[in-house]
Amino acid sequence: MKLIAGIDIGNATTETAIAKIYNKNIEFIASGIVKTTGIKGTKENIHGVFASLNQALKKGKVDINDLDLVRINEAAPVIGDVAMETITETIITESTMIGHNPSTPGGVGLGVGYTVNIKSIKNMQEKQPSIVIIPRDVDFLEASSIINEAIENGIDIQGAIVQRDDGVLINNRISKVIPIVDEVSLIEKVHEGVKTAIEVAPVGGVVEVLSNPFGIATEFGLDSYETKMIVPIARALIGNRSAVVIKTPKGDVKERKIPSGKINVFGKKRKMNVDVDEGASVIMDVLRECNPIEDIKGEPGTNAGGMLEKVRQVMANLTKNHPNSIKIQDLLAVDTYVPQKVKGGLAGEFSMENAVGIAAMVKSDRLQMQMIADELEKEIGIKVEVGGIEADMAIRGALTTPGSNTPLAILDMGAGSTDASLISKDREIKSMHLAGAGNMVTMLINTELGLEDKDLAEDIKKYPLAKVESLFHIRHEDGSVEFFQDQLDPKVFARIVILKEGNMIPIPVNESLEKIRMVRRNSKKKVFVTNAIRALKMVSTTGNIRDIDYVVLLGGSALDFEIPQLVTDRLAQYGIVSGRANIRGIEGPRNAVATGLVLSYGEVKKNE
Ligand SMILES: Nc1ncnc2c1ncn2[C@@H]1O[C@H](COP(=O)(O)OP(=O)(O)OP(=O)(O)O)[C@@H](O)[C@H]1O
Ligand SMILES: [Mg+2]
Repeated sequence: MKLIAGIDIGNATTETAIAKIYNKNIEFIASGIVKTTGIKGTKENIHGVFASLNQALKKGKVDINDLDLVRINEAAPVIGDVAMETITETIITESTMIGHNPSTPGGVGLGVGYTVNIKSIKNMQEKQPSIVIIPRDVDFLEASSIINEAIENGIDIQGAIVQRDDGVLINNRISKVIPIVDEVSLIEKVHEGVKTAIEVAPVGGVVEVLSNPFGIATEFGLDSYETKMIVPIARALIGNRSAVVIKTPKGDVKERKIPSGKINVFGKKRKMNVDVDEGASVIMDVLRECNPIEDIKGEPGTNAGGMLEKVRQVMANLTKNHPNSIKIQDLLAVDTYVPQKVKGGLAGEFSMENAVGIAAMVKSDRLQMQMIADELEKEIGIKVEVGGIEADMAIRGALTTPGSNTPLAILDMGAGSTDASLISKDREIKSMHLAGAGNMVTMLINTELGLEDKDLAEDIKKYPLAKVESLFHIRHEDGSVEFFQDQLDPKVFARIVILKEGNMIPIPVNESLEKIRMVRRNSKKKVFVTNAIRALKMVSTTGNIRDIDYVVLLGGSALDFEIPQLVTDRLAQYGIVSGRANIRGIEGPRNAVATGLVLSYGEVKKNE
């Protein structure tokens, strides 16, 4: 009899499986799981390995000295701190087109007209549709009486832009319901006589006309070129309750491209360059054309270059290797948005600038893993060896899922990488290891919502949302309502909250539930659906993923409440049946690699 431990050092977690192997039987005794210490593939991992192993030993009531062998995975780290590269910048010069989202706008509806200062309304010559500008020195009482008088005199008042926070107060005192946007701090920059549209959605709603470039185009009679120019504005208004768009003389709002440099992809057969500001899909096309990839470099002296070379440098320092010997094997580029303050804005507006997020993966280095194995062996006094690569191990583990059989494909959706592997009927295995997984989703949520709080972003990723509508009831994101016997904490009242393990965690940003949910789901799609398709194509014997029948989903991200659904829906379009694994009938989608590390040892022995 032999006692074997398989240990999978992941970017996020270190998992252990311990089994007894006797005759031809493999009997699993216990598992362990702890957070990975240090960057995957470096000596810092040893503490985590030790803790994970100890946890399993304790659970299985096994003494460490009874172990015959420890097998660890051949790990390829994905630098977790994925870089962002902003590639556009919106600049507003002089008078403006603005998007603005005060917390308490007044009135409701869409109004379109020409701006007029409230002080000059009486002297207006033409009776054209008007948007009233109300500066700070006109208080709400005076403002509402002037507006009422103007309405009586037959002036078509379409809306108001207010400098103070008086939107609701004015709305309550005027005879006609118009949209009112307040808290426009730099109101003096709004010129008179310019065409302006204001939209205020009903409570709980979001603007619909001004968040749509064609909606703006309709109101202002824009041509197709002008419509293209206002796309960043429309996008910045998505999910807002209110908005103002002011027509400006041509060229006032600019979207400037920031040159961010080139990425050089060195394939085994081809070498290609791509500009980062061409966006994610072009970058990914180039990557695919260069497959198999030997190394990826960034243009020196540019942002893109710095981003990739930093990854190389970090890995070189940690492994005490020369940077030239560190090869970047894959990257996932994703189009994303970053909220950035608009230069020259009127009310501190933010615009969502285009950006590209990149996760880069370093080639696994058997020598490096051997060093970790040796070190561990010294520390615990048990033989430690490097087992196979993760995806190969994972598929062996996946086959312990009740009801599974060969041929089979897996997708291991971890923190740093998405791995795929395909095992044929005669048990031939083909595997693929790709950059980008759970960590990248968290990063996208963090930046797109401007949270600057990774833990909060991680919670937004993992748990559903709700809106606290009263002190006794909440509305879940699917629209259902839940009532409570006891009063809720007033701190969460009227807030968007994360429902985490029985607690309500308020999200401290001024975004609608719809927007947060959209960012969350899109981030998951951009990473996992993209990578699922990419990885399965690569392992499919024909290069066509339709030839795969079954896919089993593994890894921590397969525990997510919607990622498996998003991936499954997409794979169904290719006629693939997929579902979550249940390793050894008890572990769910976890522990596949650790289990496979034990099984692959068993395999060799059985064949001997
Ligand atoms: N309940 C959950 N819901 C959603 N995501 C989850 C859940 N639990 C863990 N995750 C995510 O799963 C990921 C970790 O998965 P896993 O432990 O399989 O990765 P890993 O093996 O350490 O990483 P890799 O395989 O990339 O080296 C993290 O991104 C984490 O946010
Ligand atoms: Mg893993």
